Amino acid sequence: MVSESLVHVFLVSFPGQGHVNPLLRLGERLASKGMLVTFTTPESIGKEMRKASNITDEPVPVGDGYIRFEFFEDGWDDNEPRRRDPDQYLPQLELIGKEVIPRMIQKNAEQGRPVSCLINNPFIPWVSDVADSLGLPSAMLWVQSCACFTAYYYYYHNLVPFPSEKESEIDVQLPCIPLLKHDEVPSFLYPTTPYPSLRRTILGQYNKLDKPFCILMESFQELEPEIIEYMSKICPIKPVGPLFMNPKAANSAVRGDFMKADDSIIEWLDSKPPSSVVYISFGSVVSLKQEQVDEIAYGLLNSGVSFLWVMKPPQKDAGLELLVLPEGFLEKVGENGKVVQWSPQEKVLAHPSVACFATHCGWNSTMESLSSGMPVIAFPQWGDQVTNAVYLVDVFKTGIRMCRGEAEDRIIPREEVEKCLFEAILKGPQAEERKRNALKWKKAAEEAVAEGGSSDRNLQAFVDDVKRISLEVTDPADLVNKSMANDFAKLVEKPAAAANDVLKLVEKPVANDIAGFAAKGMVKLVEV
Ligand SMILES: O=c1ccn([C@@H]2O[C@H](COP(=O)(O)OP(=O)(O)O[C@H]3O[C@H](CO)[C@@H](O)[C@H](O)[C@H]3O)[C@@H](O)[C@H]2O)c(=O)[nH]1
Repeated sequence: MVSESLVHVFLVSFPGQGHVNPLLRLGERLASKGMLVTFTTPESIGKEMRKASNITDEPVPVGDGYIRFEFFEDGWDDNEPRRRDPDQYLPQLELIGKEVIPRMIQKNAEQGRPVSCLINNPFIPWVSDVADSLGLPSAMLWVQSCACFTAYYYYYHNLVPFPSEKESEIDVQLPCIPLLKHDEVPSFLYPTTPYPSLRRTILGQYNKLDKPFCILMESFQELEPEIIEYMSKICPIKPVGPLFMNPKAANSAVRGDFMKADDSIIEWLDSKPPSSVVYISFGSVVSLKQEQVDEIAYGLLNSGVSFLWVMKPPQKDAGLELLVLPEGFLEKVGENGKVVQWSPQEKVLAHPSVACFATHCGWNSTMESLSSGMPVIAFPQWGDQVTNAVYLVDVFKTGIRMCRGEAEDRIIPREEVEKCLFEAILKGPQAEERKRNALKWKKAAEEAVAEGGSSDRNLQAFVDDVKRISLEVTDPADLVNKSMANDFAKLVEKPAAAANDVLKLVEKPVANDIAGFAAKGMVKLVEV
């Protein structure tokens, strides 16, 4: 039974695995600090999460708090092949979300779970408008690096020159960040990007950056010290990562996978010698070209290196062909390799048989590799991954490069794949140095999230802020100025009036406050 006295935060996630994972992990961390957390995302994903991750309607106890799930219909046909076009899907999600989320919050208040704060991740910045309209505070979880946050910020505000159609190959100098070559800034900012809608979507968040009272970040102070310090003077940033390391709920079963992982993976890894397997995974979105799959397959065969390869089937709505392995590949590989559709990545990265992670450098995978002390082969495809690869190789010094810049439009030949695999797996001074660096980051990450560490302090400060704000608003008169308070007093004398009529009686800011009080269960608007 969830205690009614727990402060309740409401998390709204964009429906992508790379977004759901960090926000859900944040939810777990907040719950473990004694909060009630409701996690929501569209039902299309909810369906998959329920199936793959055993999510039910029951609140899950985590540490001193609870996490629970509510999903909502986004009004989009499940089999609609246009989902991947953000230009069409995102406005639809905003339209529906702006209607549905306030109703969900209202219902929670009516059921004795008034909400104190809304938190969203990128691509759905309108959540802070919803919070505003309900008189609630909001925060945002930035799910990429602080370096990428800065690159987008500087681009959005036009603060330094970026590659343009006129000057497509200029280097970009951002404060506290190594000089980035034209193809090392997040690739959605390239003038030639085939994804201008993703650029618009990401930059859309910057349009509303003044709204959240806090920008939580999936990074940690010791990982990006200078740039975090620099940007903290401009924006209310609080790095709280790595979020998947939760010292207070180490065995928590809350996962948000959209696909069930293959059960036999860990057993297979157990059968391998220590540090002998290369783990290959390109996250949840990237779909390689068939030619690239062939080159990787032959690179693996020719190298004879042991491997675990995640070949995720393309999203059913992406309109992409199913990728296939070369004929006879699995037979030739035998027990030396395993190909799966989805893996329990955190467990794989922590397994002693795994020597190296060939990754597309998505930020979650990057953080997971660093926090697991795992060296990498960087094979970035697009977006922030190209910048993350620079950091993994040149700054964090845990990686070697399969390619630089965006690999999406190139095919890396099998010889190059084979060379990288050897370089990564062979024991030599450079491989040992990468492993040492990776272990150094693991230790730093553990310290950051341990009680009293930098991320733990930031998270605790956030929890305290939310609790303080929620206490402040228990008396409505504290929030409104005198005249608003008078209006408010008049309204509660008319409890039977239709909610809409009541709201029409007052100025908009007051109406917003009233709606906010109602959402928190402090007043009841009655429909007649
Ligand atoms: O077999 C697998 C493969 C992946 N994962 C998990 O899925 C997540 C994947 O996230 P990420 O590594 O960030 O890759 P993407 O799914 O590609 O993430 C998208 O979102 C990220 C956050 O915005 C961006 O950094 C990436 O570039 C973007 O592609 C991670 O938590 C992995 O642990 C598994 O659990 N099992």
